[in-house]
Amino acid sequence: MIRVSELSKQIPGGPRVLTGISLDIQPGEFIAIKGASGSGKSMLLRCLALREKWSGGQYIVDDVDIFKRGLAGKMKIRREMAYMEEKPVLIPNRTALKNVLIGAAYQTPVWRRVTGMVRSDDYMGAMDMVEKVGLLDKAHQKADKLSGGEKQRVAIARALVHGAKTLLADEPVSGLDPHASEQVLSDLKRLCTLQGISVVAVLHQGDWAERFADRIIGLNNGRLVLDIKGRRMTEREKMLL
Ligand SMILES: Nc1ncnc2c1ncn2[C@@H]1O[C@H](COP(=O)(O)OP(=O)(O)OP(=O)(O)O)[C@@H](O)[C@H]1O
Repeated sequence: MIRVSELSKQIPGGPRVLTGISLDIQPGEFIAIKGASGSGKSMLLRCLALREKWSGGQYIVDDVDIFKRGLAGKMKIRREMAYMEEKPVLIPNRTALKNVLIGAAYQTPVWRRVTGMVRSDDYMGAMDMVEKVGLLDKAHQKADKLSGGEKQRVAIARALVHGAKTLLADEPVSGLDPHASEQVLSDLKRLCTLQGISVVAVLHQGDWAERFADRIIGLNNGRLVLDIKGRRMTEREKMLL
């Protein structure tokens, strides 16, 4: 389980963009983050991924106090939390499978990367992830020939291939049509249900959060103002954001 207590983020010489965020994330939970533009959604994900330095707060992952463990704490987050930026970039002239294998590359010795030789375990792991996002039939298709939704699903597989337990996804369906959005979110939901992966995703547009998330949290001006079960939001709740 992940426990965040009183997370705050102050931009050096600038504004305070997150204030007193406390949040638990359970295994297999799909949490959607909603909030107006500039409310701190991306910053929250980046702080959870330790891509931004925290100004204050406590971060406990599986009973490990991350900031008390120094480098070992950071390595744990790197291993266990996959971060997917908005509009992830794939290598266009490489296959879907090769793009997923790149996600495993940091665990691969340099000589293997240089010679292009792939360990069979890495290959099998990447194939497995491609299957989990429903793209087995597209594994050998070049990335530039994939649809927007398929590219996004390759990016999810790439983010998770090294065994992360949590996926932090910044607007994973931005720019996708409704059909592709539905496929991507169904994949994410399946990963939660069947693999026990936790997903924390910014889904601030439309009713995707209400349809797919187990839980919806809302930010307003860097503060957590809403934390409800995934369901249709009331007008009063929407007004809080
Ligand atoms: N490096 C920075 N320097 C100064 N301000 C920053 C920096 N990064 C983020 N901010 C500010 O922090 C606030 C939160 O930004 P963030 O990107 O998290 O918002 P958001 O909710 O994801 O918005 P959007 O929906 O538009 O993507 C914004 O006011 C933004 O201008």
